[in-house]
Amino acid sequence: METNEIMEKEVQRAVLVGFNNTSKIENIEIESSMDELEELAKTAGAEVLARIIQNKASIDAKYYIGKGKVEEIKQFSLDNDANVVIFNDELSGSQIRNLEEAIGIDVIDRTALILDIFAQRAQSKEGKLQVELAQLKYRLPRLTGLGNQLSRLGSGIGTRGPGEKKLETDRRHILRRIDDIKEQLDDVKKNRETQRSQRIKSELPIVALVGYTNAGKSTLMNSLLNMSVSNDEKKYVYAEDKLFATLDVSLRKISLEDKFEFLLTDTVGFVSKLPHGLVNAFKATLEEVKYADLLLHIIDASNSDYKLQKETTKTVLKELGINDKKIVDVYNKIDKMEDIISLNLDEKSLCVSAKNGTNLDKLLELVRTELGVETIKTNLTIPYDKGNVLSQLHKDAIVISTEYAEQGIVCEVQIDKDIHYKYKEFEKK
Ligand SMILES: Nc1nc2c(ncn2[C@@H]2O[C@H](COP(=O)(O)OP(=O)(O)OP(=O)(O)O)[C@@H](O)[C@H]2O)c(=O)[nH]1
Ligand SMILES: [Mg+2]
Repeated sequence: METNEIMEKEVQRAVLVGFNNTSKIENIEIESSMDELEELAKTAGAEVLARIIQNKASIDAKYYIGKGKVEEIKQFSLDNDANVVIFNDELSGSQIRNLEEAIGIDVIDRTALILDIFAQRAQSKEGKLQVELAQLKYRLPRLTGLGNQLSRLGSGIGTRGPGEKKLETDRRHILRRIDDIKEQLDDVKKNRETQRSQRIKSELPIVALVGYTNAGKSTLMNSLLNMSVSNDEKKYVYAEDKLFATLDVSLRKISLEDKFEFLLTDTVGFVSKLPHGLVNAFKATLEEVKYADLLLHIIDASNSDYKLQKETTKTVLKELGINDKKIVDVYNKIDKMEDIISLNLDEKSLCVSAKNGTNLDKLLELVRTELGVETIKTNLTIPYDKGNVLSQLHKDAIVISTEYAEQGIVCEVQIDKDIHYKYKEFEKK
């Protein structure tokens, strides 16, 4: 109830503004980019009234867009009772101030919007600290520009810190707070390193789920947890039809019936033009990905912009310095698609439905192969007088089941390809 009331008060009527640089051959289509901005704006709780796009060969230093467009936005805002303008690019402090003065309502850029969503989503102490740090670093050089935003007393997009806290507005306080947060993050990091070294000792391979926001990473994690045979209580992760549903990295052990085990980590989703400060802030969290043995790149194949989203993820991974990892493309949500021919997949890629469980067995097989654990399942019949073979078999392979038959003990085993030859003679002809 209470959160709904807060949300209601904060519904902002937004005009989205995009800049289409006609001098560049853009690889990101402006319409796709605006679609994404609209999703982000809605996620932050705004109502989108219109999109206005400026086609221009160069950026205006004062307003970012041309004066004529500024007038158009002003008129539209007056006629339609808009109260916020959201730009698709990052603006400087003085551009924000000039625009706010000219248009007469709040102006926010894409970075502030994304940071705002992250601030609302952060759950863990570390996540909250990272987001606040990114927000303060964004604010610092813009303090003189954020005229309207500062006077809004912490309501509305761009002014909210993690947990509905109002962001600092005083330069000296901001600087002090930044130092304070960095110190706290250092402590968290030390803690994480201890945990990691314990994990490395456990020698289980690590598989990381990466991909665009809303692709279905967390849903896949939950489905794989469901296939896991561990007796521990299954700790499901939060999955929702929302951008940035996941902000905290979580790690779960997946144990399969044949004793194949690995650690699976779910990560924060990506989006194009992810603010740099934020990427930096999340580097520590995403370090988990750096230690992974295999990345599963989850792609929402049912999304018409899946190609752009796929490229975005690859770009962000590069920015994070992660480009030397084994990576497998996993096309998700195929239950929503009529055919998958249009996807034009290479042989290493796989189509799945995290929701319905389609092809998840194949996915696990692929994980096994990519991790270099090539095993085969076979039936062996060990004569009763070869007790030593049976005890050796228990060391070499995973014995799934045993049955006492006339000719001997029939064992269903999962065995590494490399040592399979040792037991050839016990296989049924
Ligand atoms: N139809 C269908 N929907 C799916 C499938 N997988 C996930 N979804 C839906 O897609 C939405 C997003 O799923 P999440 O698992 O939260 O996505 P995510 O990649 O973890 O997203 P972020 O945490 O925001 O990065 C949810 O509404 C899921 O129910 C699928 O295979 N088929
Ligand atoms: Mg998620």
